[in-house]
Amino acid sequence: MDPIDMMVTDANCEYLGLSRLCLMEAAGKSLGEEVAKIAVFTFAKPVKVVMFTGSGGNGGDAFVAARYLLNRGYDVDIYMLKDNIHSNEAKINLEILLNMKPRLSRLTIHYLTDVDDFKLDEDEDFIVVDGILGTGIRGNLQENIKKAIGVINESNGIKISIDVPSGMDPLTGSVDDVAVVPDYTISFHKIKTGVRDAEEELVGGLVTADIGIPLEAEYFVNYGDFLRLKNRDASSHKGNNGSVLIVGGSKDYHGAPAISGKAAFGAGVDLVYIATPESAAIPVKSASEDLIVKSLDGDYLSLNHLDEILELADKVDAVLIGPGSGINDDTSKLFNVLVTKIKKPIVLDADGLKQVDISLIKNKDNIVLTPHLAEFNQFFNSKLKLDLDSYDFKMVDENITEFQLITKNINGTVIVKGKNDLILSGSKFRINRSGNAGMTVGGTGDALAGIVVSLLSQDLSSFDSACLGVFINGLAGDKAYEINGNGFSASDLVSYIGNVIKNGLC
Ligand SMILES: NC(=O)C1=CN([C@@H]2O[C@H](COP(=O)(O)OP(=O)(O)OC[C@H]3O[C@@H](n4cnc5c(N)ncnc54)[C@H](O)[C@@H]3O)[C@@H](O)[C@H]2O)[C@@H](O)CC1
Ligand SMILES: [K+]
Repeated sequence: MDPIDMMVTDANCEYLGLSRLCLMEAAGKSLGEEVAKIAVFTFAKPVKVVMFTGSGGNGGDAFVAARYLLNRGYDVDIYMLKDNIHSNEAKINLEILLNMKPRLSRLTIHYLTDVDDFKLDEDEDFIVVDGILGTGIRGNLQENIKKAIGVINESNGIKISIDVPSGMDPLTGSVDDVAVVPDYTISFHKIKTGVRDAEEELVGGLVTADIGIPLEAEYFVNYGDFLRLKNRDASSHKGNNGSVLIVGGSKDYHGAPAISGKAAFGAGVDLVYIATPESAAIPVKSASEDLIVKSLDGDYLSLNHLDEILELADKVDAVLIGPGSGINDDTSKLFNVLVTKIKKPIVLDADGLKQVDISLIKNKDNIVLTPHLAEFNQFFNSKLKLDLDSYDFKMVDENITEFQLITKNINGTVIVKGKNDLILSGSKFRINRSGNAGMTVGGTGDALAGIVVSLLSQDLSSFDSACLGVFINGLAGDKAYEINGNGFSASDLVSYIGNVIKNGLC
């Protein structure tokens, strides 16, 4: 599992009511059990356990495991490399150990903020637990931590790394400087990709410990998914945070591309270009002075506009095709060429979807389709029903499998919009539960397409953009409902997008 997916899942547990503190308790308990198993297997008796801890959750797991090991009759010596603990749950678990005074358990706690001249007492059999750094490692290792890693590696004890060997990149398995070389690595919930991909001698024997994270925490999109948004570089300039092109609008519809454009701004993009026929251009311009509108000859989009559109597509990071274009042969010809010529990430929405031949996008993996159920069935020539509102796991499972069987025929991502939205890509799927019945109002689909293309332009993958996009759209709809009841419009929803993202990031 990618470290970012793990962090998102951990955070999403909280929104099911499963706190980080509970997760750390489960992780520490499993760790204690695994350490005890290894001790019995290796030494046939309890031995001293020496723990090195850092300032994050990785150290917190060690603090919890200490309690379980003490209860099993082990001596535990903890060496804290940092006295300023950043993880709240680790702080709580350290406090528990510090509150054990007068101490009846065979526990010692040392602050080791200077590792120079430090030597482990190696007179007896012992186990060293590495709880210095896990999935939260960032940047270069601090000197003290490097030295501690050296002490661990030189020791004669059996070495056990918690979650990830400290110093190793949890995503790639690469080691830039130094890392603990353990005899065992004990990962929680799922093995991290870096640990999985690293050479065996760098990670030792692998154990995956279950910590009670339910499937739903992994598969429901929730506030933890905001962790996928990149921190904006304070010195970035115009265009660094994404630019998009929206190809849509017609004599009959000018609101749709404008709503998509404004939604894209709400979701953080820097620049929005709209390529639209001249009969829609003036109303689109007057909908917002922030949109850069390219007026194209005529009342409808057609192949005559191909070169101008491709030139614009070259300038941007992602392209949305479809909103408000209407359906006619000329527009259809244009769209079928655009989806093959444009190599940037694409969102294909509404009228776009209705006019593009599935065979042309089959092998494209950086495309997001945003159909509601009727559009889905038309596009894929199927007759499915989306039925995810049930406690009957068999029904839900069968329903998802039916959709997967069909969407696996293409490489892109598909959002099936419904009461609970289903997002599918290859064998992956997620479910979004935000949103409300007020969102049946016209234009909320255009808002969704605008949010998704905005996220694509900010370097999120197609699948992540689709999942987070549909969640944000639902949250903005929920905010609009909170203020206006069912009397909100898509423009009202769009006006709350920035706000729900800001609050979601807190
Ligand atoms: N709900 C959760 O988040 C859970 C987390 N768990 C554990 O928590 C770990 C992740 O916790 P955190 O996100 O707190 O991260 P870590 O415990 O990996 O460490 C991050 C801490 O180390 C510091 N740090 C980062 N890079 C450093 C460097 N190069 N040199 C020196 N110090 C550095 C940071 O300031 C931060 O305080 C997992 O690997 C796992 O062991 C488990 O308790 C299971 C549940
Ligand atoms: K570790």
